[in-house]
Amino acid sequence: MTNAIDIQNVTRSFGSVKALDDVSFVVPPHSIIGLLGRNGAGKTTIMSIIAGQDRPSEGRIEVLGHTPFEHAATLSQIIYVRDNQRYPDDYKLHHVLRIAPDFAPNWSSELAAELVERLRIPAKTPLKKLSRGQLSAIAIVLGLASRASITLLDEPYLGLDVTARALFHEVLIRDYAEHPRTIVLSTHLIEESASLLDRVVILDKGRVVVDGDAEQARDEAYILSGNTDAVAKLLAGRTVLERKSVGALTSVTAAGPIDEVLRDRAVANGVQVARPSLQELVSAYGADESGFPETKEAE
Ligand SMILES: Nc1ncnc2c1ncn2[C@@H]1O[C@H](COP(=O)(O)OP(=O)(O)OP(=O)(O)O)[C@@H](O)[C@H]1O
Repeated sequence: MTNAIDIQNVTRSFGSVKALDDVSFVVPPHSIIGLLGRNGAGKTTIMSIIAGQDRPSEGRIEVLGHTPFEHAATLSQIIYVRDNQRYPDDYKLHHVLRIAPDFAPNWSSELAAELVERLRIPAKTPLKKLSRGQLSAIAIVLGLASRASITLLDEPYLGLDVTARALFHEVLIRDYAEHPRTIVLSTHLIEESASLLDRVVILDKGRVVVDGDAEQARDEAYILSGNTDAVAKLLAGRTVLERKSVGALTSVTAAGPIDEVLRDRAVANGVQVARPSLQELVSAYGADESGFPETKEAE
């Protein structure tokens, strides 16, 4: 089966800023992919390009086999909900629910009604008076009830309370199982979302630093913790991503995967070896220490 999204060597420049720098990755159909990375990493920029709302400065993008920009048939299969969605001043909930099906051929009124009720979205308040979390809740209604083949959710959690976030996860998993589609989710709440994700793409400074299966991606780094000197000796010549020290103890995240020789040496030297969580992996690849090999000589 062809990929739902195919991005090859995409660069997007804004003046001298390269928001995306030679980005390539593919998204298989019927998968949930996490687009992760620090503020300014390029997540919204790539989502806008996938949604056909922006074009790459260089490179190629295909969504459902077509370049999305100005391709009406493809655009009708994409829903893109972002954190700063604007509505006309006099709009209330019913205005949004009335026009949404015009843009979403697979719109489910039942699912929309369920979400409106369970997310407790007020019907009579003008949208411009809603709280940050209530606006996010509307974005979630649009994102999920559209049942679009390509569903792009950019920071859907902003301001949402813990009950609403759990409800969003529950409904997303249930509805995705019944109506499989391709979902791209960008979020900073990584631990909370990790169980949803089949694949992850981690961006840093506009470049892809990790791309793969969500579980296997955790092998892209390893954490060594123990005596500072012992850790430094073990890591000589290896690429350190992030380092934390307290007194004589150091915890270092290094680019992986770890080899058996190093693992055995770590154990022999009383240094603990751990696999990073997805959140630790994103944090490490976004740390400014990234990419410098240790120079200290191994004994
Ligand atoms: N229209 C624009 N003009 C100039 N610079 C821009 C423009 N849009 C984005 N950028 C810059 O491109 C980079 C990537 O921005 P982007 O919004 O894609 O990041 P992000 O990963 O979505 O960040 P966040 O997690 O904070 O939402 C940033 O440095 C941003 O300042």
